[in-house]
Amino acid sequence: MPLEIKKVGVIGAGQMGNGIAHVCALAGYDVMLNDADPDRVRSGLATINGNMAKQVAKGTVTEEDRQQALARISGVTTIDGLAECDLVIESATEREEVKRKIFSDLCAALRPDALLASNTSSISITRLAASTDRPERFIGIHFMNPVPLMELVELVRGIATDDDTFELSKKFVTRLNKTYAVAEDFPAFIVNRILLPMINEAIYTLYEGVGSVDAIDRAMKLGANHPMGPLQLADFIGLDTCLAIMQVLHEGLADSKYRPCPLLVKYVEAGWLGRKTQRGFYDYRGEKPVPTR
Ligand SMILES: CC(=O)CC(=O)SCCNC(=O)CCNC(=O)[C@H](O)C(C)(C)COP(=O)(O)OP(=O)(O)OC[C@H]1O[C@@H](n2cnc3c(N)ncnc32)[C@H](O)[C@@H]1OP(=O)(O)O
Ligand SMILES: NC(=O)C1=CN([C@@H]2O[C@H](COP(=O)(O)OP(=O)(O)OC[C@H]3O[C@@H](n4cnc5c(N)ncnc54)[C@H](OP(=O)(O)O)[C@@H]3O)[C@@H](O)[C@H]2O)C=CC1
Repeated sequence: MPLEIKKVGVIGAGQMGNGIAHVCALAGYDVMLNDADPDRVRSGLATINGNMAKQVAKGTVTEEDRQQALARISGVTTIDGLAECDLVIESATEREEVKRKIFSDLCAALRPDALLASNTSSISITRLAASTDRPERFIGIHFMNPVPLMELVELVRGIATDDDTFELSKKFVTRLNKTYAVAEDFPAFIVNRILLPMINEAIYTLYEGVGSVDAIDRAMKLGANHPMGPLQLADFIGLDTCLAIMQVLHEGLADSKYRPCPLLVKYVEAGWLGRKTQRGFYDYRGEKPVPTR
């Protein structure tokens, strides 16, 4: 029987994982949200609740839809808890060895016909797929942050991804009310191949003293009509994720133009990862974000 996606598993209950679970539940899928840390599952579910409440307040979601969607989401703390899923989307930390280990544990628990997807920002889909028992049923489904508000999803086929998986993924993304762009499987795909070097350049601009945090963000918001300044956006994405993407670009394309800015490395080494740790290019611990340089 052809596969019909009804139950979706999401691994990693961080900012992207909770957003993916959020939009899947609103679209009528049953959702199992997993994280290695039970506290993360709890805080992921609380974030979804709060974000759906914002949508109700704005009138984009009804209170009834919110209640029904929340009832469709369960938190699970073991990979075995995802055994019944038809599609599992991995959205854990942007580190290849972390993702490989997850897929290896997951394949042992899942039905052979279930689909696997990664929300990776940059890592080779072909390489991740090759580490599983089903490279033909593996695809990149790359959501944008914040997931409930952003329209685009990149679909990335690995070399072995079959047509059935691609077609099912297109239908899935369309049912989420998202628009997809198909990207070839090269480092960081389309959006991040273009966006992250711009962010990295903004950090070099700060590092070389061309402008302050405030001046750089103001310049790009008011001078190029970007909704967020590049340093604000870097904090929003997470500086660890930004650095991981630049490293994949630098290693994968072997071009010095992708060299991560040493200041980005320093912030990550300090554990200043942006909004998620309350400090990055801005300090978020007070009432208003304050530039840290
Ligand atoms: C790294 C990767 O791999 C790929 C990536 O994702 S790269 C990052 C891509 N994303 C971007 O570039 C985002 C750039 N920023 C933006 O587009 C905008 O700033 C934004 C859409 C995030 C917010 O837009 P804004 O006009 O400032 O709106 P803002 O007032 O903050 O929020 C709009 C509404 O959505 C709500 N909202 C914000 N986040 C939300 C969420 N996660 N879920 C639900 N609602 C949310 C807000 O509460 C707000 O509601 P009200 O209007 O009732 O206050
Ligand atoms: N941030 C962004 O703007 C975007 C990110 N992405 C991609 O999405 C993925 C997740 O990013 P994001 O949500 O921002 O990151 P976060 O740091 O917010 O969340 C990652 C989550 O994964 C958890 N995790 C780590 N290891 C495991 C594991 N073995 N099993 C289950 N969960 C695990 C982490 O737990 P703990 O903290 O306890 O380790 C954390 O809760 C990355 O691949 C990233 O590149 C894609 C699009 C946009």
